[in-house]
Amino acid sequence: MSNTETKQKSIWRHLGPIIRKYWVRYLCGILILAAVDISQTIIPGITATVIDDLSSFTATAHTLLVALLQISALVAGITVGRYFWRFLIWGSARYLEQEVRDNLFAKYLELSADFHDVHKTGDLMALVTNDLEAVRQSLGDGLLMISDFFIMTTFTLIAMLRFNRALTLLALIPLALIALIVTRAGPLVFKLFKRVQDAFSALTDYVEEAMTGMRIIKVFTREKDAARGLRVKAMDLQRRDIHLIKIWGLAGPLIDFLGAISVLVLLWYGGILATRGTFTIGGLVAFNTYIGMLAWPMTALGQAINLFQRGQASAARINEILDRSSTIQELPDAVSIEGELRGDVDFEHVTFEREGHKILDDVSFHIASGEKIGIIGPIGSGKTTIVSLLTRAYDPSAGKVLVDGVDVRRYRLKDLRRAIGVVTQDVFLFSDSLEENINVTDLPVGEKEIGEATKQSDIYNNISEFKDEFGTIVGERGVTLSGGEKQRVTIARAFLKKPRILVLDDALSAVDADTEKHILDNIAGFTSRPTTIVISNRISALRQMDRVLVLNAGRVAEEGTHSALLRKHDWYWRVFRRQLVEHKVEKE
Ligand SMILES: Nc1ncnc2c1ncn2[C@@H]1O[C@H](COP(=O)(O)OP(=O)(O)OP(=O)(O)O)[C@@H](O)[C@H]1O
Repeated sequence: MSNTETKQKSIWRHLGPIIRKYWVRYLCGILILAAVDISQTIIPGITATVIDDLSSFTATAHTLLVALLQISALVAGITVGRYFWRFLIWGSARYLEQEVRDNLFAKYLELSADFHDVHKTGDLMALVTNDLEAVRQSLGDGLLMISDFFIMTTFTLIAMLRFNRALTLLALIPLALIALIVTRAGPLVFKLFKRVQDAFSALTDYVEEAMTGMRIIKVFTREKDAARGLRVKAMDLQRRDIHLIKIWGLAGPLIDFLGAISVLVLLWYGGILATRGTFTIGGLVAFNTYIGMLAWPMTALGQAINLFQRGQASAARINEILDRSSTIQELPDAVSIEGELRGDVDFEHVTFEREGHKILDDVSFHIASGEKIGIIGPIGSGKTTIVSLLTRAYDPSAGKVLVDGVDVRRYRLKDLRRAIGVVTQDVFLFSDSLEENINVTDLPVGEKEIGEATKQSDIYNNISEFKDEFGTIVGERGVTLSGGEKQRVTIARAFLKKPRILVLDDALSAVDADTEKHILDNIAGFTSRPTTIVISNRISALRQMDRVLVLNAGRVAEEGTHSALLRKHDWYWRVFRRQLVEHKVEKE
């Protein structure tokens, strides 16, 4: 979707339906807010009458008691009302925030690999945190302030006009100037505030990266550089913060000054009127209170405009993501995989292009059900891309990928991915127990199956040695596993799925040759005999396969059994010879 198209669409397209769900709560909140504001404007009127009655000696115990009861009832009503409008307006904004967050996260889960390839994690995190907070504030505090501005200003002005028109207009001039300053300074403050936030994000990104790479920093003795880098970011943040404080620091006292001018105008002109007997002392006191009450809506207007601008910018960013749809789509008449697949895999003239570069170029091969295939090739030759196309992380630019003779695009995505077990190159464990890390399937599996899968992946004994066994927490909050242990945990995760097609993508690189052999023997012994694809650059693993494909620059360069490939005296043979020499040197 083009940017212009996105801009033309309403900013409310995703928020609108959610806001509509809470409109009754919002409306009740605003009505209560109006009642509170009106009650507040009544109190100075009552106080004025009491003061005037007292100064003219017409007050009685009865009139004082009535005034006291009236004020008490209003104050009690205001207190209860304030609780409810806060609950209703802020509460609705929280519900709304939660729903948008759920939708955004669901979108992240739905969008395909090409989306995640180009979007930085930090940016996606900012959307569900900072941007969402800005939207919530605009629909909570922003809405509240704008309602308060209109309601409070209208009713306070009505009350003031009832006392004295000329004095109201005079006192309003400085207050109108406050509104002008705040609305003018608002966008500047917003811009400066955003600059501060950007610098803050850069600083936190820096700290996060330094913490993640702490071992590298220490090993390469880069501590001084790391500290200097932090100082640069921190100084930038400080400079921007000071700039903001200078502007905001000027606006605050200026607003107070103009508020004070209003009071001076009141004392001067109100005083003249009072000496002439056309204005009462009570009126002067009430007016003073009204001026104080008006200062807040004037500043609230500026803040509300700020919040709405921020909210709008953030909503636009959120909408841009919510508008997207995954490039990997399931066909409306997608085929369910009933029962088990056989596990035949075919690549028919598959080409995969990215930015004009052919990552796979007219690749064709067949893997029979239950066959064990090895894939080897230089770095970047397209090995992992084969797995990505098989699991539909991406679709090919040309050609077909077939499983059991059916184009993978025809299967229901969930069914296809359930049938294929992949152990990826990048080992990833959640900060959770070992059991939760292994059992990530939605299938009903019990202790017995988990035990079996961990034995087959040669990690069972290690886990048994931990105090909490399968309940041991891994990651930041728990034990640190070695590279080989982590790999075997992820292998157990794939075994537990009992997949018909099993892919180990460089998944044995951190285990020793004996363990590697043991795991591969275990797979060969599976009663279900899955079709197995082992991507590795270690000949020791590949020689146990039925056949090996050699990829080079996105093409199948060689294909055959281990011994047939050695006889060809080509690239595979050279790698074999080199690894043999390395092995001998290691032994010596
Ligand atoms: N989605 C993508 N967008 C752009 N380039 C990509 C994408 N996927 C892979 N590539 C590029 O295609 C090439 C092949 O990548 P692939 O991961 O398949 O190689 P590989 O043979 O598995 O490499 P390695 O041995 O390092 O794991 C690389 O140069 C990679 O940068």
